[in-house]
Amino acid sequence: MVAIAARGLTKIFDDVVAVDDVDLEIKPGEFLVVLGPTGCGKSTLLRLLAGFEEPTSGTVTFDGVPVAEIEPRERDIAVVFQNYALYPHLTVAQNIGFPLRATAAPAADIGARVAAVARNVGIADLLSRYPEHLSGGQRQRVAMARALVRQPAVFLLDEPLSNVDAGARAALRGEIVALARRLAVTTIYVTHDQTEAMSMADRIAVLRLGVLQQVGPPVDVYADPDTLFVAAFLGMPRTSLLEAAVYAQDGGVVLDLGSQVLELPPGDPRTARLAEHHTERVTLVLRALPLQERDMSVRGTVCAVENLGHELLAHVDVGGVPSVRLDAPVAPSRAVAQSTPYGFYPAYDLVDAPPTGEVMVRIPVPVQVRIGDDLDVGVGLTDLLLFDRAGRRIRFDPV
Ligand SMILES: Nc1ncnc2c1ncn2[C@@H]1O[C@H](COP(=O)(O)OP(=O)(O)OP(=O)(O)O)[C@@H](O)[C@H]1O
Repeated sequence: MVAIAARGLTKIFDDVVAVDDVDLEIKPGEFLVVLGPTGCGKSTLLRLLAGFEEPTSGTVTFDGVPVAEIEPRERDIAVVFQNYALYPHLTVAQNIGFPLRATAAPAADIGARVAAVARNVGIADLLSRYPEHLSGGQRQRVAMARALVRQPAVFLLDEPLSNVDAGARAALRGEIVALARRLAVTTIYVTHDQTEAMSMADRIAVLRLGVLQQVGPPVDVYADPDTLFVAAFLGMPRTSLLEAAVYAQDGGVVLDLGSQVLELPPGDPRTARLAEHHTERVTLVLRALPLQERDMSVRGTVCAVENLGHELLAHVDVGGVPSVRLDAPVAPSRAVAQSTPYGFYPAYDLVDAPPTGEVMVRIPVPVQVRIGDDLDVGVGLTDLLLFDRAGRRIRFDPV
């Protein structure tokens, strides 16, 4: 087990800053998932952490020793990429044993180690097959077995399940985690898939445009996002992002959504803290809400219903202004009903299609809702995640 640490890690390719001043510590035996959209620098970060790529600036250490000072073969790293390449003319057993051929290990030892690792990844009965007779999931297991047969101290996986079908992917997720634990290997797993990240990681590191946004246990990062990007990216069921303006008056605060307002309870210390943001434009993020009674509520009309089996997810159009998508050009052109007494001032022109600011509501079965139903959805103060114009969290919880 190895502790890996990055300090000020930066990689610039020509004019692209692929990794931007990343500080990150991975504990011995930890399962860390690097999560982010395509092109955000995940693979580059992984290659830098492994010492495969030289940083433009910054350092990487393994147990305190700069990785550049460790001979590549002594780094004890196993890697599995998305495009695993098995040797087509070798059997599964020969593919797995391949990395041991270069060592002086006796044939019997190699056979025993191949059999043991094949059992570990669930392919003991496939050892005499050739790769062309394997499914995508089975091939990926062989690639993992081949990587792990040397009993590495560090295990790096770059989108290993992208080419595997959905059913096998779910099974392999759990098995990879179990395997990494059993082998007590420090593991860094790169993906753009939030379900993989949430279900596999001890900690998630969210990356955007090469900049590390937040690092923490999946539950914490989901529930307590530091940036609008993290809140929006970890959105399952879909996260609602709505434009709002803060108005303080008479000891209370209203959050003006344009078509309606949320009146925050006066006297609550959180309301008082939010009053400091009087007149600011903010983004209100709401995770899918249960149908609940609360001090505040948003009204809207059900415009779509997704049946998830164990519950329904109702899309409720609250007439709000959807916030600009983070990956879209910053030129929103949505209209909004200016019907509140607080003078919501959208910075948008009124030419384009009407707004469809939606809130997601979780409806337990067998309660039924239909498109066109009007709903009053309770919102608690703790449901409100607010972000400033730069996408930074506005924290107003009591300290
Ligand atoms: N060798 C290179 N030369 C020039 N630019 C590069 C090189 N490698 C990566 N980049 C650029 O650096 C940025 C980050 O790339 P990287 O492959 O690390 O992202 P990623 O998050 O792994 O993407 P994906 O999920 O699509 O694999 C991209 O803009 C990419 O075009």
